[in-house]
Amino acid sequence: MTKPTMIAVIGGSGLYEIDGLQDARWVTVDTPWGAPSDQILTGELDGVKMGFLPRHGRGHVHAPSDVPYRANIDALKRLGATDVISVSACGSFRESMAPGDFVIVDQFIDRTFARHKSFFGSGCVAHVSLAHPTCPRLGDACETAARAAGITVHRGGTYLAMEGPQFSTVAESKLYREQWGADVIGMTNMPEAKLAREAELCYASIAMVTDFDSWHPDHGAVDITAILATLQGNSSNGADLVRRLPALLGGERTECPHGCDTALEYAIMTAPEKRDPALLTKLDAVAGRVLG
Ligand SMILES: CSC[C@H]1O[C@H](OP(=O)(O)O)[C@H](O)[C@@H]1O
Ligand SMILES: Nc1ncnc2[nH]cnc12
Repeated sequence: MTKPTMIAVIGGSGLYEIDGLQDARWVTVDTPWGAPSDQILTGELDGVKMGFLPRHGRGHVHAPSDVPYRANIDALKRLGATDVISVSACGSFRESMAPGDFVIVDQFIDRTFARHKSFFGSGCVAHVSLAHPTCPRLGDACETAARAAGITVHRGGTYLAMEGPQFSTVAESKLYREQWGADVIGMTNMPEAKLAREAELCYASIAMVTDFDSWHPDHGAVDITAILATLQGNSSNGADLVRRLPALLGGERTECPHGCDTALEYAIMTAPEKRDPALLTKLDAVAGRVLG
């Protein structure tokens, strides 16, 4: 059985809009989890439905800790999104992953601590698998699109999500790089990836390197002015990559072969008669498929 593809792009620092959508309009989406970061730009590209949500809002108003992650994922699901492409700025822990390079992240270490990380909780407890938090099918499309756009791209990498908003100390940066094996660092992909999995959305993360974080002996401290300079070129490459995705993913999709869109199949633990009706109401978009 097939269903229409809808590609949702979450734009990070430096990427607040995408051009070229047909029938483009900004729509307001209300969710039981509050308001998303901004309105969502909807339209079509190469005959495929698209949505674009600036993670920090137009004008960059939400700090990483205050991004309404649950509302964002709920709103995209509510609009009919099937595939989420996260685009983010990041620091690099690897000499080989230089500013301007893109990394298609496939693993995360979640060091965030001041955010809501689940749609579920007391009254409807669920445990989804997160062993493989990103969708390889979407990763393939992102890699192909990046290569076609002439971007230096690395397939696979571990993204350390920190709380921020300050950048890391040298000691933290060395710990993450040398002891924990992280490749890149940012402040936003968690809990976004966890929530996308709970909402049964395929999720891919394109991390655009802006700096070498603070471990690098030749680059000193992370400097926001240098980041902003790299960000501009990265964002136009990111938009170029995104514009190539509809042609690669197509307008119709079958069930994800990696199980992203059936993640909740056996995940809900709470007995039907013990479930909290108020929470079930809030879960209508995210878990409607399994809750009925
Ligand atoms: C631009 S400096 C730090 C800022 O950039 C990243 O944002 P995003 O992940 O939304 O692209 C990083 O996570 C910080 O929020
Ligand atoms: N070095 C860094 N640490 C955390 N987030 C970032 N975003 C861009 N560069 C970063």
